[in-house]
Amino acid sequence: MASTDVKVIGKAPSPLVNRVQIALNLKSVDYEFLEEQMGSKSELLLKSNPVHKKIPVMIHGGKPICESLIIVQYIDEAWTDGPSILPLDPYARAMARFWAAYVDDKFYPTLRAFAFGSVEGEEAKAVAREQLMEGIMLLEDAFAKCGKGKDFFGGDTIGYLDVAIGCFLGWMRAVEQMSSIKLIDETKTPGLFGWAERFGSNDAVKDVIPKTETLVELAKTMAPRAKAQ
Ligand SMILES: N[C@@H](CCC(=O)N[C@@H](CS)C(=O)NCC(=O)O)C(=O)O
Repeated sequence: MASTDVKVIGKAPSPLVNRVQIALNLKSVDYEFLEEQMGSKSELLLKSNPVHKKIPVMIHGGKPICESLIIVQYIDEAWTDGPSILPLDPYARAMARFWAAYVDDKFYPTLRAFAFGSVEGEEAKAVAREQLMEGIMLLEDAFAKCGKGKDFFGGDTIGYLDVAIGCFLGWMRAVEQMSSIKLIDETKTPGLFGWAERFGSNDAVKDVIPKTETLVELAKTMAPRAKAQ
């Protein structure tokens, strides 16, 4: 049963909303999902996130928390009885935060632009494709360094960086399907390839990440709007 104490304002196809849902699932915290409508913002969203007016917002005990990575850190600190999401070692924590910031600042904007067709012209597309591949190769390297040969970036279990990067898996697959790019590949990125399989099939994740076909359809409807912005 959904807890009335925890609410998540979001939209099911949003990877940043999925990030929060995965973190709550990892901690086995029930929540109520308050679905925002396409093309409009609810009063509750505007009141809860007056600065950015963006999803996700998590409301815990009536208090709103904004920004997906901050919400994940809050979840880790508020429910200490579940498995730890952030690494305990300070250096590993710093590295996990560094890569999560990289993904949000650099990787996601390019992936998003690609998915919504706002990269126009062959030259711009080639540059964006190169940026995406560079990002993926950096993440392959980060997986080797952070995961140290284990199953996840977080080691034996899913951690902060797994959640931060893994929430984009559905959109990465959608971009692969819509273009000629192969982002995660058994030969070029063997670490990420195995990781993606393990992460995507985890109980905390598998029902959260939207189906690739759903995202491809959504991308087609969003593309004209993205171009108009
Ligand atoms: N840095 C924010 C970004 C949130 C964000 O960009 N949310 C998107 C959905 S994925 C949104 O609300 N877009 C609607 C808008 O920009 O008005 C986070 O990590 O939570």
